[in-house]
Amino acid sequence: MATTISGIPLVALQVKALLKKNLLLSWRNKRASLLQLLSPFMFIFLIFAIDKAMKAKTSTSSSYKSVTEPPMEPSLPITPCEDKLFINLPCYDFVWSGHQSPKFRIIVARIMNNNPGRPIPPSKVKSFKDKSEVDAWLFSNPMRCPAALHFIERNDTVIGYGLQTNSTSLQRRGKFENPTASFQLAAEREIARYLIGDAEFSWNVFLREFAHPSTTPFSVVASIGPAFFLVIAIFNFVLQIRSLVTEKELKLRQAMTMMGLYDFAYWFSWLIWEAVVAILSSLLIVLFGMMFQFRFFLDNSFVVLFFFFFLFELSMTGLAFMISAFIRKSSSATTVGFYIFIVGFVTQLVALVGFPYKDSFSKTTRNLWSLFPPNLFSQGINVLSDAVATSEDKGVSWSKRGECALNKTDCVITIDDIYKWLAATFFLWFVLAIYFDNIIPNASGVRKSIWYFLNPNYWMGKGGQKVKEGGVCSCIGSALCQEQSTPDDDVLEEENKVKQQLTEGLVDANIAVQIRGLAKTYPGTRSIGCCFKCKRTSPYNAVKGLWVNFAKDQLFCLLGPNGAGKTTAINCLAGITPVTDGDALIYGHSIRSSSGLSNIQKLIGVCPQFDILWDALSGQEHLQLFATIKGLSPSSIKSITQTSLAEVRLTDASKVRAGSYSGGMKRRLSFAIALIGDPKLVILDEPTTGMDPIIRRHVWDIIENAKRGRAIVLTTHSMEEADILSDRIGIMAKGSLRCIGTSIRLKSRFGAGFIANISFNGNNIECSPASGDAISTEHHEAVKKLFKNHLDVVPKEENNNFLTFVIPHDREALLKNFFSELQDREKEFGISDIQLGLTTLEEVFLNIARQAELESAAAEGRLVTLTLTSGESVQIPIGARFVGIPGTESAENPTWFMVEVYWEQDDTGALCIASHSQKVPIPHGVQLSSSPSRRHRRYLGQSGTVHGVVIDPSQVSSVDFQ
Ligand SMILES: Nc1ncnc2c1ncn2[C@@H]1O[C@H](COP(=O)(O)OP(=O)(O)OP(=O)(O)O)[C@@H](O)[C@H]1O
Repeated sequence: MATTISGIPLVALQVKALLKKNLLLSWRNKRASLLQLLSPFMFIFLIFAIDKAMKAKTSTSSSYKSVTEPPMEPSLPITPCEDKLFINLPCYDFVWSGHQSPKFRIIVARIMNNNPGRPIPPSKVKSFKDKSEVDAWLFSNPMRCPAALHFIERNDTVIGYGLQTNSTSLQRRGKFENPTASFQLAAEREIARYLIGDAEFSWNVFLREFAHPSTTPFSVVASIGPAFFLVIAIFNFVLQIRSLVTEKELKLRQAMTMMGLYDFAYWFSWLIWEAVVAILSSLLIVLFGMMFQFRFFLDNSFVVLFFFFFLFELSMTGLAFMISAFIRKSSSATTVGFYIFIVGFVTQLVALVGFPYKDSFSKTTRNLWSLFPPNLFSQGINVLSDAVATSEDKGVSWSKRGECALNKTDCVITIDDIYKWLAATFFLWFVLAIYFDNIIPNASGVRKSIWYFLNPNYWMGKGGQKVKEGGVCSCIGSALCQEQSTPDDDVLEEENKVKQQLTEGLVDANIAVQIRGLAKTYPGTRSIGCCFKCKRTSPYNAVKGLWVNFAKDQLFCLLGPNGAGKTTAINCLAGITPVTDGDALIYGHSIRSSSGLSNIQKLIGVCPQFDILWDALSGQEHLQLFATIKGLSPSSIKSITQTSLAEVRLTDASKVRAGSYSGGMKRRLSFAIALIGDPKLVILDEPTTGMDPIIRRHVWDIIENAKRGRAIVLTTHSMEEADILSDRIGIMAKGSLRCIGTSIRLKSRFGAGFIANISFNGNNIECSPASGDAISTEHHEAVKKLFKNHLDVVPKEENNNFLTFVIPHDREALLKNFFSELQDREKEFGISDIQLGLTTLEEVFLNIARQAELESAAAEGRLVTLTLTSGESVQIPIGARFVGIPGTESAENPTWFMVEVYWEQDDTGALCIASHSQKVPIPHGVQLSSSPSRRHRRYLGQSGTVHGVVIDPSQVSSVDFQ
């Protein structure tokens, strides 16, 4: 056996192997990984594009520039009305009133001709008589001109004017236009020139803005950055949840735990992995931000920014771990991510207006608000944006991370506080993730008590911490009373042997597994379904007290129909499912204690019923991972995996991903995983399902060889497999062991008897086909007659070449003489071969399953209608063999008639009536529960149906029917 490693070195190796697995899975899933890595670039580029668009829009504005010597703006012209966005076409540059006055017409003509840069054509100006006419026109022609001028002559030297404009300041091609100034300047200029009588009089008015420092530009990073950075974090968040839940959903984590994976190694490996992803992502965000020349990224310290983004992503990782404990399906990860984004986005909008990081809000509100990482993140972005708001602000440096910005008098949280909060929330969510992971039922419905962490043994890694089943809030009902089955003598003997060893404290060195009254009841659950209806399921006794020993160097085969409880029993042994009652010792370790279980995990190898594999990992990588988890020394792993792969004939496909393996190849890989690390107990749950006959025989050889030095427990539905491989067989049905023993013993005890196959050499007869047929029919009849006369049996199967007879055990004494006589007369009957053997294991299986079904039906009292060949219908309990028919008494037969009912199982295993015997009078002496004549009416059902009376089989014999 290869040397094994344990303790802290094993934990370290397990962490390393799991990290390698994560790396391989990410590498194989390149598209998602690349998208994850490039998401910072994509979103920062988007922010950059939005920033550029915003800047282009405001590029002509001097607001965002420092203006020390403001230039003089020349007189403003009257602009074409079409340029104004609000104007409806056709439009006028202006309208005016007072057109009866020649003076005013001259002034208006000059306004039009002297308009700086553009004389205004007459078609773009409309004149009216007076103000009220203009108002009437404006009213009926809305938005057709930007201004109206009204001239009044006070006296010869005074001309007044009135101006109507839309006073809204409107943006036009990036410039802000004062709608009043251009008309005011034009009117005053031309009135003045007219009054002084000099049409060329110089009239220059210049406008200058105030000298001012640049105002805070619209910060794209501060306004839309939080939402975009949240999207990057949500990207990672969804992938994290998906990876964790996939391993849970596909039972991969359970498989690793069964192989001895430490919980600590599992969580620690994921934590390291996600921390590395967060480091990369944060670095890329800051670097891309700097690359796109955002002041937010250039002026704030690189280290400050990196830690800020890193701690935020780490905190989101903690939240993702916590949420994954509640999710069962990996497909839900995207939906959850979407909801978290929506919530985060809305709370960020709220945070933009300052909530709740102001003195006016209570500290409790702030603390509660800060538990959700996007809220803290959004506030952090605000603080860092404020630190670069004006050109004078120099950003946050590492040494000043604990200080508020100078101009921020209402600052209640610094970047340093945000770091502390993000780190604290990460720990909080991570601890809660581990806690919920323990108390929420796993893929097998197993969970720990909600107070498990109060148990000192949990922290010391000792036994004693019991696991529970069912949902945390579900009510666990009491188990149903166990239905009684008639135990077989061999089963009883095995049970007594185990009980005796238990009471006497005997330790048999040859026993690998001792099962002591193992029982498993799946708890009934109560849950709220659609329309608040309470849905209940009853508790189910899947295994009802097994007492059995599995010897070393032997293979014990557990057979049984679907739902018999085989998988449940072996899951209990493997520690996947907790037992309800009883116990089992595996090489002396109890499956009921956690320290026992952790020892057992080192001793067993399990090939589960369904393949538990990563699609993206190859066969070789699977074996290497599980070998490391098992604690094999790294130096031996390579050779061990190669030998294992060669053993299951997967060497050629060792580097191919398991996702592209055929069903049979996956089974072989699962089988190889079960045998890795030389386990002392190998549990194989239907290991050869889906394998072709050649490979199956090869795997049988491996199993046969693997028996040496270990015990093997096998469940299978292949009787041939069980027959060939088993040293002992136990057949389970309805949760109980119905029979136990070697294949031969089971066949002789539970089979129908012996099978005789008689082959004829009819084809060798040298005569015409017609006469050959006649002779062979003659021989067949003669042989059939001989069997009937001597053994009282008729053929079960027959054709031209052979006859098959089933001979009951009670005729065993007659066999020797009969077959020697048959052999002597071989030539006479044209017999070419005589074969005599025990009935098949399949027949034993079917008998046991039928018997179990009968007992169960009888216990449940289910009824079925028996339609007699004479036409009468009687209701009889399912499984009843002898049935008396009420109402059939007569003068000659004062008792009733009775029939023997023959039962068979349909395709689903349910019992149905095959046929029934002829009607015979109930023999004298058979006790019926009531007198037929007097109580006949009792057996009539409400609808007139007759209920048959079951007769105790011990009072009747088949002779009564002859
Ligand atoms: N988690 C569970 N909760 C409730 N009932 C369960 C659970 N798992 C199994 N059962 C029930 O327990 C019974 C035994 O199931 P089990 O899987 O052990 O049967 P099996 O003999 O292995 O069948 P198969 O041959 O089909 O694999 C079945 O009736 C099954 O429905």
